[in-house]
Amino acid sequence: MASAARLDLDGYAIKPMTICMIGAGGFIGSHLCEKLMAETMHKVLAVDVYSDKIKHLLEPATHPWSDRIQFHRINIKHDSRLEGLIKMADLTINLAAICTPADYNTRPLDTIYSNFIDALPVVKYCSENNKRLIHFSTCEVYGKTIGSFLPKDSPLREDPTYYVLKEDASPCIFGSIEKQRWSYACAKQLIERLIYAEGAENDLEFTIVRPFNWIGPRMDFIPGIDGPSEGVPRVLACFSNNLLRHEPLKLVDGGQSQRTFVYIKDAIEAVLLMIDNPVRANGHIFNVGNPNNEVTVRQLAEMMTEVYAKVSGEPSLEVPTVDVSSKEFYGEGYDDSDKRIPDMTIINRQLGWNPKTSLWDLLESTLTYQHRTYAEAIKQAIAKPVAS
Ligand SMILES: NC(=O)c1ccc[n+]([C@@H]2O[C@H](COP(=O)([O-])OP(=O)(O)OC[C@H]3O[C@@H](n4cnc5c(N)ncnc54)[C@H](O)[C@@H]3O)[C@@H](O)[C@H]2O)c1
Ligand SMILES: O=c1ccn([C@@H]2O[C@H](COP(=O)(O)OP(=O)(O)O[C@H]3OC[C@](O)(CO)[C@H]3O)[C@@H](O)[C@H]2O)c(=O)[nH]1
Repeated sequence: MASAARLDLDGYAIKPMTICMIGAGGFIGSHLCEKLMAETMHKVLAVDVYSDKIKHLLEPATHPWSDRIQFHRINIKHDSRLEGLIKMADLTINLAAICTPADYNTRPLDTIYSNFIDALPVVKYCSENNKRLIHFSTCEVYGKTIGSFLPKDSPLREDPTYYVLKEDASPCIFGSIEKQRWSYACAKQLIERLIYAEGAENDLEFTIVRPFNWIGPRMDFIPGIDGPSEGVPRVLACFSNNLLRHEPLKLVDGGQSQRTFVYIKDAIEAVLLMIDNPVRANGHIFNVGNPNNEVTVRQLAEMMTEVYAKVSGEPSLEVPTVDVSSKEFYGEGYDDSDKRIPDMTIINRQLGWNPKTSLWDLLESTLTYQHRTYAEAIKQAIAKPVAS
């Protein structure tokens, strides 16, 4: 149970606050709500169009935190109640977005509207009502690394200056306009610039979070089970789906891109530090990732195959992966970030945060969850005769 006498990083008692959390029903939102209910006395006005991932927190009404979380089924695109909720809160956290790469090149208009236009009123209401804002951006605002443009045999490719991503120094490098993959990153970049400008010109108190591939339980959906059969979620759910169905994992363009993965529970610790330490967090952009967990997507597939065999007790496929072109998998206009290593200087200095969980350990707990949650449902779906 939460204690009322939690202290911030400077030793002051943290006063309970009301948080308007937009996108609270998603992957990150559900973990953040859980943390806030279990470990703090803060109150959450949870805004989303879906509530499945936080149902366990909302029901039954006998939870010790029941009077501290309220769900508001609101589409922020068109709902006049939003401003009232922001006014009632001390802090707004905006997580709402279309953020699955399969949408960026196939639904670029929805992607741009969701990540820029729909976020505008949130920024405006916070600025006009002098309310603090924590806005979720993305590591994708960095785009490609400088190193990726160097000749393949250049020794400079090994120099961190050309690939480590720094909030206050790295440029944002996107592909051409016809590479619609970058619609998301570009929309996120512009809303970051707008928030930064509101801070500079109108004293908006803001924090911008750039997550670097946070993964864990409840991420996205398993196609045909709790999401559309033809849907393409992010890589963790794609590979989980393949493993659950005993299919080879699909490696886009050979699985050569590199990512750093951080465990959702480590990352949520960072967000709680931002919430509880406004003086240290306001006015900053924070990379939140785990530079020690870097792999190629091929290595991720291999490790997930090994971990899944361990947690499920099922043997691995003889041929565990298959190559697929990005055009076939994502369609026209796809492009990719080559490498994403977060620089941790700013978050270390301001909040003293460091990620703890290794890739193996986070995959072990996540795939245990995936197997427990979905294996039986998949078995039944596969056994069901197809209607003629
Ligand atoms: N998970 C990651 O690793 C990651 C990485 C980079 C950036 N981000 C950013 O973090 C945020 C949250 O990501 P997530 O992984 O939890 O995604 P998610 O899709 O699980 O959550 C987003 C939530 O926002 C809600 N939402 C979207 N549009 C809405 C609208 N118009 N009205 C009300 N609710 C709406 C969705 O229903 C969903 O529940 C996003 O802004 C995303 O761009 C996440
Ligand atoms: O079946 C698959 C699915 C994907 N890939 C490749 O894996 C890489 C990572 O893909 P994914 O996790 O789906 O997304 P990205 O890392 O590219 O982008 C996300 O980063 C942060 C965020 O902003 C929000 O989560 C989002 O944009 C990639 O190289 C895919 O091609 C695969 O090989 N097989």
